[in-house]
Amino acid sequence: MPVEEFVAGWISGALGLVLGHPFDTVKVRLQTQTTYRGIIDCMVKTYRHESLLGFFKGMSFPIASIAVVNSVLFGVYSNTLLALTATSHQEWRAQPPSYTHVFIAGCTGGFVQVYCLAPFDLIKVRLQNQTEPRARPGSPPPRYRGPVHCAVSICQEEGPWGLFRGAWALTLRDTPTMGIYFVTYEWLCRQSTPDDQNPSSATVLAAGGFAGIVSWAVATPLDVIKSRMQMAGLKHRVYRGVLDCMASSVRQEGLGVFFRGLTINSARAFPVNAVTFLSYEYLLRWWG
Ligand SMILES: CN(C)C(=N)NCCC[C@H](N)C(=O)O
Repeated sequence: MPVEEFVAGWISGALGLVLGHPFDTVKVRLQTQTTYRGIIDCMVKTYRHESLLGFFKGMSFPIASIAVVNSVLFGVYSNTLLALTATSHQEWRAQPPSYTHVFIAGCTGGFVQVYCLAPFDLIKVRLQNQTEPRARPGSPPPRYRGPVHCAVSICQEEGPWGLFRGAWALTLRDTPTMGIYFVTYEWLCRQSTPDDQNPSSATVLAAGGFAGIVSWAVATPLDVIKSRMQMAGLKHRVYRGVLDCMASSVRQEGLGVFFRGLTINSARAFPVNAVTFLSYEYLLRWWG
C-alpha cells in the first residue's frame, strides 16, 4: 500500500487547516448561535470581545488530528482508486480513471475518515463556541479549559459515546460530498490539461478551490445539522436524530436555516482546498 499518499494528505491538510480556521470559527458560530446579524457582525463581535485569538479557538486539536484525518481521506481515496483501476497515481494522467471510480473512491475516503474526524470535530465545535474572552483575573472561567479538559468533561458528563455526538450527520455530510469533491477536482483538471500531461499549478489551484466550493455548498445543510447536534449535549437539548433536528430547526427558523454559513463556507473553501490540492499534487510529484 503506497504510504506517500497518506503523508502528502497530512501535510496538505495541515496547510489548508491553518489558512481556513478563522473562517471556520465564524461559520460554526453563525450556524449554532442566534446572536449574530451576519458574517461581519460575527467577525466584529469576536474581534472586540476576544481579540484575534478568538478566531483561532479550538485549532490545536484539529492541527494534531489532521495527521490522521486528512491522511486517511487522501490515503483511502488513492488506495481505493488503485484497487478499482489497478493503476497507481503515476499512471493516472496517461490512463485516467473513470468518474464513477473517482466518485466511489471519494465516497469511501469520506466514509472512513468520518470515524477519525468525529471526536476531534466535536471538540473543535464546542471550543469555537466559547465566546468568553481569554481568562482575566476575577472573570468566570470558560466552560472548557482546553481540548483535553473538553474531551474528559464530555466523557464524564455525556458518556464516552458523547464524543461521537453528530457522527451520523457527519457521515451523511461527508460520504457523498467527498465523492463530489474528487469528481469536481478531476473533471476541472482534465478540462484544462492536454492528455498525458500533469495539470499546471494554476489549474490545480483553481480546480482544488472550486472542488472545495462545490462540495461545501452541497454539504452545508447537513453541516448545520451536524453542528447543532454536536452542541445539543451541552445545552441539554435532546434531538431524537438527524430528522428530528432538521424538523425542529426548520420549525423554529424556517428553511433558510439550511443555508446558514453558506457564504463563509464557500469563501473558506476556495483558499483551503486550493492550497490542499496544490501541496498534495506537488508532494506526490516530488516523491515520484
Ligand atoms: C464538503 N466536504 C466535507 C469536503 N469537501 N471536505 C474535504 C475538504 C477538506 C478540507 N480540509 C476542508 O476543510 O475544506
